[in-house]
Amino acid sequence: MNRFKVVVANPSVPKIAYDILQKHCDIKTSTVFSRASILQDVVGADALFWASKIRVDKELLDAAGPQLKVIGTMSVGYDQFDIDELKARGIKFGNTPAVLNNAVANIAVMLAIAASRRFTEGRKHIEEGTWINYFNTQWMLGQDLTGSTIGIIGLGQIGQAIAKRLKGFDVGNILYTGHKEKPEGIELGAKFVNLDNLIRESDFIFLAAPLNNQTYQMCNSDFFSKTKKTAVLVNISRGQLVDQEALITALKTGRLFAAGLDVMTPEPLNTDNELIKLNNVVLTPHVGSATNDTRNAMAELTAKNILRALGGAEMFTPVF
Ligand SMILES: O=C(O)C(=O)CO
Repeated sequence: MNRFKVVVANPSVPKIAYDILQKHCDIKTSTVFSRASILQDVVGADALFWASKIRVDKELLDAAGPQLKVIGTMSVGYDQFDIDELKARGIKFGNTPAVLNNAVANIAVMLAIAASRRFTEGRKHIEEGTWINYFNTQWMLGQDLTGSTIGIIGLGQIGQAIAKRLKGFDVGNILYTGHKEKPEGIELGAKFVNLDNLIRESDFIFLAAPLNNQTYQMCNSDFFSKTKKTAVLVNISRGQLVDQEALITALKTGRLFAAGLDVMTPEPLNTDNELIKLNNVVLTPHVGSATNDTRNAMAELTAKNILRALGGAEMFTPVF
């Protein structure tokens, strides 16, 4: 196999990726997270190892040059790529599904419980000395996961992993919506419903669909006008699935009980953002897949995908 030039567009990529790639590739690592700098780094690359929110579009692909034929993204989501441009140039493209299902599903369940049991508010009571010193049976009451109706928007691998976990909490019904009814839904005992029914009937709504033209800002004021007032929204997908102003209004006006968000807009969130001030919001800084094992597995899979494609074979997890 010839030696190839691979650009790793992030200096924090786990070592395992280098161990795999360097047998066959010369690696250039981008050390500056700016578009201007990455536009220079990619020049002449045969493959890109992407672990970045920087958009891969016509400008960046032109900067790389026509020899660029392989891109592996160390993520399951790939909304930062201009897919039509990649396809038009015959670039082989792969992502990292499956290996992050457990980590992301675990954080989804954590957010559901934390938001429904008023984690942020409780923590503030402790910090601010407002933890009342008598037994008020009505203080800090939350929503039960057990017996609740779960609505999963997007029953892909992560949505399924969430459903599996929730069954362990003895939830009531599991509803899901998406393009079509799925055999996996039947195996999970989940019911395929339309979006409207899911919104109206769910006690917990999990956003596990990818960001695309159909899902962009799907949770808007119309959406929140139909949710149960006791409902909890969990988002582990992308912040742009939610019209954040509409969400904030729903949370402030009691149209929604609480939200647990691993993703938001923008990322990083500005420190004066209203979401941070709300007691009924639990936030994590987009760390769904951030465990040692998961990030190593994502790095390994991305490196192997790239090598396979450079060698003319199909990637292990191709998008196309
Ligand atoms: O891999 C991704 O796309 C993620 O956002 C992981 O949380």
